[in-house]
Amino acid sequence: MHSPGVPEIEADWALFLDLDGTLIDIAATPDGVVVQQGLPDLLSELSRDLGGAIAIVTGRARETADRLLAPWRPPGGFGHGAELRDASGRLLDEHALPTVPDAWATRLAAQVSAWPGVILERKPHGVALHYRGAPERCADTQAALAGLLADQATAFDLLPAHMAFELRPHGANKARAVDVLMQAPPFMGRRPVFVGDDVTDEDGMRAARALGGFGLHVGRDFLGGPAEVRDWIARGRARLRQEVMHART
Ligand SMILES: O=P(O)(O)OC[C@H]1O[C@H](O[C@H]2O[C@H](CO)[C@@H](O)[C@H](O)[C@H]2O)[C@H](O)[C@@H](O)[C@@H]1O
Repeated sequence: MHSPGVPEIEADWALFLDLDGTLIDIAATPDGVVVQQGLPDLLSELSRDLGGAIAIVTGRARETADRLLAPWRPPGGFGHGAELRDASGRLLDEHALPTVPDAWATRLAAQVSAWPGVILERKPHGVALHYRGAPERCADTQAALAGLLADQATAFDLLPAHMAFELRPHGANKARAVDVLMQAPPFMGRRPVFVGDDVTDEDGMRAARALGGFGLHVGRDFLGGPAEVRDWIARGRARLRQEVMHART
C-alpha cells in the first residue's frame, strides 16, 4: 500500500536507511532477526540506480551489519555513527571515539548472569543491555549502565532503545554519519533522505532536513513497519529502472 505522506524515491536522492525496525522486523533477540530474502540484492540494485548513494545508518556494529546484509557492503554509520565507512569502503576516523573498557563489560556480564532473559551485546564502541526477555529488569539495566557512567559521564551517553539501554560514545550519533558522508561523492550534491523508526534516528532525520532533504519516520510517515518501507524501496527501484529503460529507447 502507498503511504500518502511519503514521497516516492527520486534519482537525485541520497538514501540513509536505519536497519532494525526500519528495514528489518524487530525480533525477540538481536541475533534472532531475519533479513527478508532478496533485501540485500534489492538495496544493492537501488544503490546502483542512485549512483551508489545509499548508506546504512545503524546502532549495530559494522561487522554485524555486514553479516546481516551480505554480500552487500554498503557505506554507512555503524554503532550509532561511531564507525563510519565511505562509498569506497574506506573506514573514516576509525579510532576517533572511545571504546567501552573491558572492565565495564566484565562487570556487566556478572550482573547480567544473575538476570535471566537479559542480553549483553558488546560492540566496538558501545554496549547494550536488552531486557525484552525480562521486562521487569528495565530499571535494573538502566541503573547498571548509569552506574558505569559515574566516573566517565562525559565519554559516553546513555540511550534508551527498543526494550534496551545502550552506551554510545559521546560525539557519535546518526547526524554525524549523514553530515560526513554528504561531504563526498556519491552523496555530495544529492538530496539526503533519512528513514528511521527510533529515537536515535531523529538526529539523522534532522540532519537530512537541515541539508534540504527529508526525514521520514516509519510509524508516523509510512504508517506501518519495515514491510511498508521495503515495499517503498521495491517500488522506487522498479520505477527508477523503468525511467532508465525509457531514456534508452
Ligand atoms: O539503529 P538500528 O539499526 O535501529 O539498531 C538499534 C539497535 O537494534 C538492535 O536492537 C533492537 O533490535 C533487536 C532485534 O530486533 C531487538 O531484539 C532489541 O530489543 C532492539 O533494541 C541491536 O541489537 C542494537 O545493537 C542496535 O543498537
